[in-house]
Amino acid sequence: MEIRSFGYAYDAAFYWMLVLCLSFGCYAVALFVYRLAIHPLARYPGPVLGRVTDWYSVYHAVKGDRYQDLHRLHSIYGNVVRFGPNRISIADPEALKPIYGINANTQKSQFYSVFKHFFGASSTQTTINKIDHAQRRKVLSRLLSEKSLRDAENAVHDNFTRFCSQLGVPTDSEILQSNGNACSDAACWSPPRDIERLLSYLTFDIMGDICFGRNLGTLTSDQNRDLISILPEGAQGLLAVAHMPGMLKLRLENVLFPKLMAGLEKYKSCSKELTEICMREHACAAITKPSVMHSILDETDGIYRTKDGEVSTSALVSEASLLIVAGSDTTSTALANTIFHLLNNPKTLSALSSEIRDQFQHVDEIAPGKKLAECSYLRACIDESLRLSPPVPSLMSREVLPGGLQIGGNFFPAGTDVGVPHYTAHHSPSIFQNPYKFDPGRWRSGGATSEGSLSDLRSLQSAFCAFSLGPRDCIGKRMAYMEMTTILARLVWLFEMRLASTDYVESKEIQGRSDNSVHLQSSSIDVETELRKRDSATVDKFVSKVQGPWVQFRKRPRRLNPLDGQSKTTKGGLA
Ligand code: HEM
Repeated sequence: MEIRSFGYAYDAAFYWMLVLCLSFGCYAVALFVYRLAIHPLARYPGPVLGRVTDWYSVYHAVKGDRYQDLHRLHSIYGNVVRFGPNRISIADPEALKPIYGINANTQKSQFYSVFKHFFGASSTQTTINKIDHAQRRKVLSRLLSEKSLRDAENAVHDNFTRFCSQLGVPTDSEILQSNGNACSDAACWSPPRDIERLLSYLTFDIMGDICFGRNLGTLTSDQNRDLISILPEGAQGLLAVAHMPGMLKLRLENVLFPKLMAGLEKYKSCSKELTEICMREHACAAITKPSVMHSILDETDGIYRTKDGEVSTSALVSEASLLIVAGSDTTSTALANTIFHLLNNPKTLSALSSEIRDQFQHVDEIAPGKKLAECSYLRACIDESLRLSPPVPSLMSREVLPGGLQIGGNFFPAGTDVGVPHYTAHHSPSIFQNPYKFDPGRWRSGGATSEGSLSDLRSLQSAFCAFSLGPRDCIGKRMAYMEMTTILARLVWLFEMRLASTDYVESKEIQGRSDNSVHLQSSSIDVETELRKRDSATVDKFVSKVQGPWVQFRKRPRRLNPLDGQSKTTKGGLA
């Protein structure tokens, strides 16, 4: 009897399971049919999986190829692609203003709300409500203004000196010792360096100084270096979950992406630790170096305070987490990419070196100001690199507000997430001639491209979105240009650079090696192939990350007397 009653229990459980599965199956089929055939965005093309579920985006966020995938989708489906049930990507740079401009009928997408879930409060970047955001932005813009720029200038100079000492460029006496007397070519060059890694240390230490009043010392010690790879993992974790916040309710994120979530935990604890140090220093008036965070603590109005007027730790931690990555990873990626492009285009590098070396008599003169601003080729090289390899390469989602959004012949109803992927906009063939070519000439006013045709500067500028645009564009843009122009000009003034041979790039032990017998990479570099290789190796962690290039440095050739009216640089001995 007992056995039979068990049997009945099993049967009942089985039937219930069957009913559940069938109901779920029917629900899923109905949902898929709705999303593919009846949904208001049903007429827009895109991958089937993307049109029916956001797991498509989660997959690409975890894989780290979000921007490459969007670029591929546009090449298959055209300018407007539906890549999520409610998500539209538009490749046409003409859509930038209607989506991101000051009068756009959009707000930041709910995508950004996951940040609050993990950090307990929104940061300036992730605040969705327009009025709240305007208030926060006003404060942060003020704090990142002239005074911070001056502090940043000092931080750049101090850390740049430490950065140079990490390059391993042989000194005159080391060269002489290794050679007897003359300077053989091999002995003059430093061991190969992963420039992306070293620049990450540099910009991370600069941001530590500016934002938290403390040098994180990654240039000189191993202690905090793990943060350089952990923070982007955390940002990638946020990116993955943001596409499907529903998974947070089921706590699936830790099961599905344990590594990214561990990165996110460390990202949070690092932001918390830095914030708490600043809070302690502020509380006992023991501030050794003023910083953006300390100034935030001075703010007495409501943004960073609770209803009782107390400082809100979670509001500060979330702002700290934004500042740590917003200004460091982006700038180091931009600089590493610029060096990659310059080394693959030796004539451009040579033209840039001439501009910088002719403009400045001494490296210490290279500082923000009129003389540096006059180096228009320097700025053009940086802008061209930001175009070709934008550090934030993907799509910044905006939610369409009630009333909808008309872009060209397309209408998007309220609630749709829309955006223009930066990488794709920057490679638009209708605006950028030879879009895969590194051609800084196109950015000079009235300048000619390398093909000799005049570039239409205004249309290029209106398609340029590396810093986004409108009321949610990058607040740190001026600071970023200040850092990038100063660092690049100093590097080019002080050193000659060359790409290390591929054998070295493939060697894991490369960093510690003092062997200088390195050969120049083949002179017949296929620039576009190198670029495509770098693009496909790039991982989109909101900010893009890619190793290298591996670069060797040597001191620049000695200058002739600048008054002799001849060329001011010469080959041969070292300065
Ligand atoms: C080459 C360097 C940089 C690039 C390419 C860059 C790019 C961007 C982009 C694309 C956004 C918009 C993000 C979005 O819509 O979600 C942004 C926002 C932001 N960036 Fe940057 N950034 C750079 C450097 C910096 C620096 C040095 C700082 C200084 C701390 C900074 C601080 C910020 C802040 C606070 C925001 C949020 C602004 C807001 O939502 O109102 N960035 N950045």
